[in-house]
Amino acid sequence: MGVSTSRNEHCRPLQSPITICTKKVKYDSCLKPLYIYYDPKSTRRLVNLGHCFNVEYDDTSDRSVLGEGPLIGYYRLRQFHFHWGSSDKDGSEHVIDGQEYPAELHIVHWNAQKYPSFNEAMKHPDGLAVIGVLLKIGEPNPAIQNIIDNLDQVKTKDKECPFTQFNLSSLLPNDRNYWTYQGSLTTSPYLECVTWIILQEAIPISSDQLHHFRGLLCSSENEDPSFILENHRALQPLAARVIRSSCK
Ligand SMILES: NS(=O)(=O)c1ccc(C(=O)O)c(S(=O)(=O)NCCc2ccccc2)c1
Ligand SMILES: [Zn+2]
Repeated sequence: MGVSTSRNEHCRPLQSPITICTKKVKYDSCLKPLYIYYDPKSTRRLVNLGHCFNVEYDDTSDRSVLGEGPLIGYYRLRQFHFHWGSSDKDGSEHVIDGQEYPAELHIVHWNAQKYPSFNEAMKHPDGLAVIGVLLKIGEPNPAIQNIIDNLDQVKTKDKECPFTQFNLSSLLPNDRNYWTYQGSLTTSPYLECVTWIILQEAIPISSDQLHHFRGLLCSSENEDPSFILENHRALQPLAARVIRSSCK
């Protein structure tokens, strides 16, 4: 066994997603309320990555930021995307007291105050901050309908289209209480660079709207069509991590 050159080689993995057992979370009175400012004018494009679709932002300056909460400094908004399942029974990545939700929104931010680029930030434990919002079946969500109305333009892998003036704040629940823990990207390359901030209140999406997500193709234009029926990662071990809560 070679000499360990980095702390992580001897520590347990800090992978995501995990299940949140609300009876075991630890209230931390030092946790501040989240500061969230999203400028609709910084919305740029919609792109089909093959495993999900991203709504991407202009992250060349601090136009849309996330700060306070468990974070040191401000993190720049880069993109948001969703995870979903092949039916309404599952699809979220984080699970709350054993309950899977039908989908989950991830809003990805990076520490531009400390690191020169997103790719550099991904190499550090304090590089990224991702807000996770659980989705529950309910009334059609007008903000999500605005995205769905444009999905036909990015039906196949690697397609992109301009997408501007999106009011991302309208996708956030009124209650901004959260759970937070140190984890990883839930897609390749699974880097352990994410401060996860999971909001405790779910937002609604209709079953029909969710059905539209499953109509996206992971195949490219000239391949046999294959749908993105589900794109949520399996639960990972919590190990010795403690999940903190912003409220009792
Ligand atoms: N579920 S999650 O929040 O962990 C997540 C999912 C997808 C992506 C993605 O853009 O592929 C991302 S990302 O925006 O962080 N990009 C990571 C993939 C990537 C690797 C190497 C260079 C650029 C991007 C995050
Ligand atoms: Zn994600």
